[in-house]
Amino acid sequence: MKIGIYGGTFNPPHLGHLAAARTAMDALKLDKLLLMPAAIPPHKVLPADSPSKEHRLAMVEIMADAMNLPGRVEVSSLEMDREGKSYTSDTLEAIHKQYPDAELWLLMGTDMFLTLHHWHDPGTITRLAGICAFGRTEQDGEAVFAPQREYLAKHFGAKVVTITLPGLVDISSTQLRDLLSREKGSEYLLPAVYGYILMHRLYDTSVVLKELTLPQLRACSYSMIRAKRVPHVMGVEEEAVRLAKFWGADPELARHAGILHDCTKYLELEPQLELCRKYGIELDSLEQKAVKLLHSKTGACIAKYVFGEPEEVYQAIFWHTTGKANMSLLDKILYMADYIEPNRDFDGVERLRKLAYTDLDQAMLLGVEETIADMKQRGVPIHTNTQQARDWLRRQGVTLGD
Ligand SMILES: Nc1ncnc2c1ncn2[C@@H]1O[C@H](COP(=O)(O)OP(=O)(O)OP(=O)(O)O)[C@@H](O)[C@H]1O
Ligand SMILES: O=C(O)c1ccc[n+]([C@@H]2O[C@H](COP(=O)([O-])O)[C@@H](O)[C@H]2O)c1
Repeated sequence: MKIGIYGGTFNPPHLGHLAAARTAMDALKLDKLLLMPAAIPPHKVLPADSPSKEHRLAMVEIMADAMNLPGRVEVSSLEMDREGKSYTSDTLEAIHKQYPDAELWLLMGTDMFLTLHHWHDPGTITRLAGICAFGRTEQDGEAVFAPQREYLAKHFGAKVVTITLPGLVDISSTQLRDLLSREKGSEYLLPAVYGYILMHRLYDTSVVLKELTLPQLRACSYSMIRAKRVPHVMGVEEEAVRLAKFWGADPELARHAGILHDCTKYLELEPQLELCRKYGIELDSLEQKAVKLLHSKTGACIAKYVFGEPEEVYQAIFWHTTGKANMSLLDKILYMADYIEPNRDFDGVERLRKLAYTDLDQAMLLGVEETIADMKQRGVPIHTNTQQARDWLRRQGVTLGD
């Protein structure tokens, strides 16, 4: 098994780190990549107001999630959990102990590669791992790498490969911290990492969460969910805006509801219940145990109380999972957008899509009926609000005509 170890301070992790991780994964044909945030980097002092190591770890976790290779890309807290300076030789010894038969590769950019012989115990490092070096700028060519490769081979018998990053990202975390403190730099970050930074006010960012631009609002929303859900959220935003324009609702309210509708989707039951207590949401007995029913309520609260969204957006998000009687136009639009957004693919989706743009109430009734039928078939209890949504639509004279 081939394991890559990519250590860094990751303060914060940026697109340069991501490009390096992705390229090394392919170039070395790694079975596993361990992203290793350093607790105390041995060779530099962290700026005094640096985020906690927990924040750095959380941001690296967002980066790992974005690589979308579950089981192959992992974040290791080995150095975070160890006391004292985060010497790479100690880390490699621990990994070698855990995987005695694995071939280890240590990944590093030019700056680190050129100083490797000054690190603590370079003999152990080069004995336990091959070195995979990559350039950080256009200037980092063979002329820079070759003398160091020869030096390390001669003095330590080091095995070195150099790889070229196809899309160089000429940025450092130091430059980025400076940009962020001046409300710039988001283009060098994964949106979800940028959102995390804004939400936790890291690096002297001080945006008011109730006055975010759309890219900032999206970034915050994406920072709270898994990367694999982002295309769905983008699809709901797009579909909600289209439906709103078509049916004469406010497209910007629909957009905001779409962006935020699933923002608490990945919270476990207990934090969901805690948010409900915090915002005074009363739950019936089914909701108290059905985590799937809670994210719409807690998501609505986050939209309203954290991001300052108006009541209409709160209501639309609140009811987007179960529906209810007396739904507003915006409530219906979010419910349907969630059902038919372009990434959805299930039997009957085309019929629903067509209906959503010919008769919104019929589309609602069909959606609700199908949800009820599906839940019955799977033996899942149906929430009374969903039954009430169906009964209310029928009372309005809505029929499916077959
Ligand atoms: N833009 C980049 N492209 C490729 N590799 C990078 C880039 N930035 C950093 N690296 C490499 O990633 C590893 C971790 O770097 P680190 O987390 O210290 O980032 P940094 O941007 O160099 O941070 P700082 O500016 O705080 O020193 C190092 O091996 C470094 O050489
Ligand atoms: O072990 C050492 O002496 C040593 C010296 C310099 C750097 N490192 C490691 O190299 C990695 C990259 O460092 P940095 O500063 O670019 O984040 C990080 O994992 C550091 O712990 C390790």
